[in-house]
Amino acid sequence: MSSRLSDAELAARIAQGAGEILLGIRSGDLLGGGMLGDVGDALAQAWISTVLRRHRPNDAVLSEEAADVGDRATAERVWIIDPLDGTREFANGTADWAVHVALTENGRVIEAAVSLPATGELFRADTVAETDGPLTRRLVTSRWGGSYETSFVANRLGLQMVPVGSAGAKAMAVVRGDADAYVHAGGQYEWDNAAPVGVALAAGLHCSRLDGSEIVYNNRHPYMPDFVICRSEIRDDMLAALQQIW
Ligand SMILES: Nc1ncnc2c1ncn2[C@@H]1O[C@H](COP(=O)(O)O)[C@@H](OP(=O)(O)O)[C@H]1O
Ligand SMILES: [Mg+2]
Repeated sequence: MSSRLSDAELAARIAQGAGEILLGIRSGDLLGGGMLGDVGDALAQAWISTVLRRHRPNDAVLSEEAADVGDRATAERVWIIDPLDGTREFANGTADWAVHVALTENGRVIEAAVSLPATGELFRADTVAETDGPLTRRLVTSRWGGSYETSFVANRLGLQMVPVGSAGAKAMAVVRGDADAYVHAGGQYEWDNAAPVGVALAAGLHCSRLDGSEIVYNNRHPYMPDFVICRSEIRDDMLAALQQIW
């Protein structure tokens, strides 16, 4: 039963299905605010963990909303999940929130799916188109205050800062071609960026830590505080700017 679905198909169906659950939770204006965020996190997590237990009982799982499944230190295959990224935006009623599903092997993302349920979009690493088209001169940042590093590179490269909620929604804005870069410093966890980075890499974008090194996942402590996702056309200028301050 479990072997019939490929990893890529399973990741995509989980991102899609959890998104539908989250849309249901938001429908009808029956809940609001923090209550909406809390129930969204909990119900999406419950469904995803049950699906993974049924379809991939031997894999380890790292999720924002639950204790680890399996022993991540020895597991080769580890799913890294954020059942609801952009919880505050979800609760506030905007469209910039996402479901992140990544499968990692030896620290590298090998399959990934990011759904943006409120816009009906599903991005899959196995099918995503290469990002091309004209540069936009835009850089996406948090709605809740960017970092010094973000402002510095925006200024240095002449990019307009555009606030967007959720790491997944920001990364998919670059994948879609609506922005040229997403630069983050100052804290995040692996579940916030593993699936977005997996999709962005598959779309041919540059993804690295701010020092230019490769992003490696499934660390003992799942803190992944800094990274850049950008168009390859501005990669060299971006890394040169970051080198001045990082
Ligand atoms: N300094 C920080 N430390 C820890 N997590 C952070 C962070 N800045 C952003 N994040 C997390 O990254 C995601 C995107 O944030 P933002 O939209 O502000 O860029 C959010 O995930 P969650 O919504 O899953 O909690 C947020 O909690
Ligand atoms: Mg998150």
